[in-house]
Amino acid sequence: MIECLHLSKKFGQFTAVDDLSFTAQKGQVLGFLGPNGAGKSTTMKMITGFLEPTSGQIKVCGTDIAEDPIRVKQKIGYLPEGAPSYGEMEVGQFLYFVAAMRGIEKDLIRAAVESVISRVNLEKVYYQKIETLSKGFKRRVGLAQAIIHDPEVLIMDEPTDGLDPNQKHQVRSLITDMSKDKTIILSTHILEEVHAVCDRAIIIAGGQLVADNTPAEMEGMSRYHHAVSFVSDLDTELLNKIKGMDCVLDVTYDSRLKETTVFPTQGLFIFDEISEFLRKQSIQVKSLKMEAGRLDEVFRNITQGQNEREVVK
Ligand SMILES: Nc1ncnc2c1ncn2[C@@H]1O[C@H](COP(=O)(O)OP(=O)(O)OP(=O)(O)O)[C@@H](O)[C@H]1O
Repeated sequence: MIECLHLSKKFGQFTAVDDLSFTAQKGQVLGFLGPNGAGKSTTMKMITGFLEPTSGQIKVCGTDIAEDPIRVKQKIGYLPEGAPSYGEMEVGQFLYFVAAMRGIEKDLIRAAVESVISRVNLEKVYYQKIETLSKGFKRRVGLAQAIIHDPEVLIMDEPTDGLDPNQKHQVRSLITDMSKDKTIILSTHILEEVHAVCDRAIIIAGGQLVADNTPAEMEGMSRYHHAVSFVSDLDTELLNKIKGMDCVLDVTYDSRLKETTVFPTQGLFIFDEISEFLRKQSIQVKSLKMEAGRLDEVFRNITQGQNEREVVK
């Protein structure tokens, strides 16, 4: 478990993190969302002991980092932004080195390295110098060093940044597998990632906490929550007929995608009415679906109103 209480970080006069309080539970993946410069990396650096907070308290698995930083660091695996490492070392060599530094017993080191190499798919580059690797492979080496000692707590700054879609999928599955017995915090700009791996997400803007919800709750705040969309050639007359239905608040039509979105009057489920209407009018449609909500729209709404910094709960 990670507890952050009234955490602040100033760089000179500039406040990068401003009175941030939140808890991450064991067995949970907590996502950090926020615009560039919001304070996500700075918060992660404070939790992992790389930066000292200006004020506030951080407890990791019950230990206050200010009182026993070494004990806290032993419990944490950290994938920093950009995954820095020793470029002149070969991948295998580097992981043996990290395993030793992490205090893994000598006769268990080989098994630990082999296991992490296979989990993160690094077999092909085992003898390659890290500085010669592609961005995606460098990121995977960073992930390998973060999990090699099977830490209780895992902090990852944009873990899938630079990975191709297959690798993204694989790393997300790995994170989900590991989450059962760990506390995991990750930052991401990819909103589909929040849906795919996070149990909860906090949005940080201007160093402050502006939302703390499950992905489903966040989707529930979207204008698209329970909207019905479909692809079809609709003329204006039909669009106006749909707009005129009592259960309908608004209708939009994307002429490029030929996609109509029908927004319900507050709180209503309109899927059955809309599909019945389309059937009666003999309108051929593709991809008829009820939307869960769009996280990108919620994210924009919450982070654009920088002056309104109330926590949405
Ligand atoms: N060592 C430092 N000295 C001065 N300012 C800093 C320092 N580190 C970070 N900052 C500033 O603090 C703010 C928060 O930075 P941080 O890297 O935490 O943001 P972020 O949310 O991780 O952004 P991104 O999504 O772009 O990675 C930024 O304005 C950044 O320029």
